[in-house]
Amino acid sequence: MATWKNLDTLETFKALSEVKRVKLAEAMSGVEGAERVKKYSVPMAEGFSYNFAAKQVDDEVLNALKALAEEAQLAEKFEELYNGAVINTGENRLVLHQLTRGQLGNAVEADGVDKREFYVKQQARIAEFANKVHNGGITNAAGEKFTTVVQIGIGGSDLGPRAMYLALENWAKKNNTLKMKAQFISNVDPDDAAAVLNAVDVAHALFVLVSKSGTTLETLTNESFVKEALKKAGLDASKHMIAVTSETSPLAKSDDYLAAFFMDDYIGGRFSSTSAVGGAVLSLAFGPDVFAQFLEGAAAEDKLSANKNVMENPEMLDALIGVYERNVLGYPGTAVLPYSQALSRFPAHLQQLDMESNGKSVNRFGEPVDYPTGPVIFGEPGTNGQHSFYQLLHQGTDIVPLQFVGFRNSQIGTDIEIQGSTSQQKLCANVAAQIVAFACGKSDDNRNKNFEGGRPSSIIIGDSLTPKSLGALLAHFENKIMFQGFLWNVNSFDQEGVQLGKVLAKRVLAHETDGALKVYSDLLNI
Ligand SMILES: O=P(O)(O)OC[C@H]1O[C@H](O)[C@H](O)[C@@H](O)[C@@H]1O
Repeated sequence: MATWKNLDTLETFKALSEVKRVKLAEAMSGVEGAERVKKYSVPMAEGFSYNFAAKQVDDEVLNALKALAEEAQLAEKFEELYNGAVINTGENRLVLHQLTRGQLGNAVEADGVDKREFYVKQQARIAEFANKVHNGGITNAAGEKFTTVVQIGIGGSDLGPRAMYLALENWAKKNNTLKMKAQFISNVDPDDAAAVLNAVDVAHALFVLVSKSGTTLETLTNESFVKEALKKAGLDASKHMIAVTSETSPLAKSDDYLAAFFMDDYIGGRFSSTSAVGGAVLSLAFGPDVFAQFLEGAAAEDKLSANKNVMENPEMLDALIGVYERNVLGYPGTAVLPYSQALSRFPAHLQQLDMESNGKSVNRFGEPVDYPTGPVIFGEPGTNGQHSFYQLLHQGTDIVPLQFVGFRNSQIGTDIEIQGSTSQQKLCANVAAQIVAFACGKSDDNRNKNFEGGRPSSIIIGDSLTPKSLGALLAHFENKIMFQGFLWNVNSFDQEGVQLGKVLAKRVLAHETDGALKVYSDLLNI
């Protein structure tokens, strides 16, 4: 059994802190820089590579990181996780999202069933249902086919599936596999539901109610909102709605749905894109085969994450470099910058995935930790971000490490050559330029035009964004975040920090307030 220790008690962490710092601007210049870009690259699944040449590391730092990985027993901890240990100590749960896409270790039995079999069975049930919807075996009351799928959910029951849908929508159109257009309702702001309902033809819409707990206020409110709209349109809501939830939730027992598909307590909401939570909407939108390819890509990346050799494990390496940046170099945030329009909501998903997982101040045993944990994560697709917040990234007083993602080829394939280059080449030229500009800077006698450089970044480079490569990309970040949680000795799989606000909001709605909360309630006319 692995032992769980705080980062600052590890000898190798102390040793890492003492390793000479890399001067990035120098290291990335001239011949040395060119060599680094060739050398500091690790293959990932589905044609990706993780290039960390522009990170503040050299062989010495990497050796210290390898030693840290060993002392922190990262590989052993992952092995325990996928073999069914209770890694989510806060909630006393197993952590099994990898099982939704493959079998990395031993069979895991919980609640009296083989859990891999359970997830596969849910996928098979979803596939069968989706096929029936597509071929007209399941229709609306008038016997007409459903044309749109609308997911109702929030947090993990929205962000991942939405980001994945948007990532593949154009790919699916191009490959003639967009079976149904998907829309999403998440916010309790009535304008969200109303706008989506106004935009869809409700008579031909199938709603997917997604809530792991079955108790989330926003989602249940939006369910009622939608049911009301269906009723008003003279439709039977129960013939237009399916549910994705855990078998123990109140929704599981309801007859209000055409069908119900299940995940369970061992799949964290933010890690649920590869479970029924993503499976229902993505299989309905693109067909079950496309969803299966997405799972295949994720499983291939998971396999790499199980590698004990850090230099052959891109997720572990990315995690270690991130911890070095956070805990030794003292950088407070990380920007995720995909140079791909299809990944427009990917940063939003990573905000939850990373910050809800590792935004913790106590360790797995509930004791306060004395070092920084999860960084602030934000991002936008390039090149849009360049014309927005890159000023601060280049010349601001904080150094923010960057995670670029780029593809050699566009997804749709429609492009135009203007002044000697295609738009795809312009996009890629920008990401290459940014990496070097951030790392090397440029001196200028005019201080206002001076770039210090020394601003670290990595890039994940792929051929193109497909269901498989998207799965690999998602698993990369999920597993990176998991390894960072191991290093910080926090439980990455609970989220107690979201509770207090919910409790207070309920009190406001019940008019049980005093003090500041009462005044705010009055100001907001509640
Ligand atoms: O899927 P649900 O149970 O409705 O939960 C939806 C979301 O709300 C919670 O407040 C958590 O912060 C999220 O981790 C979760 O994904």
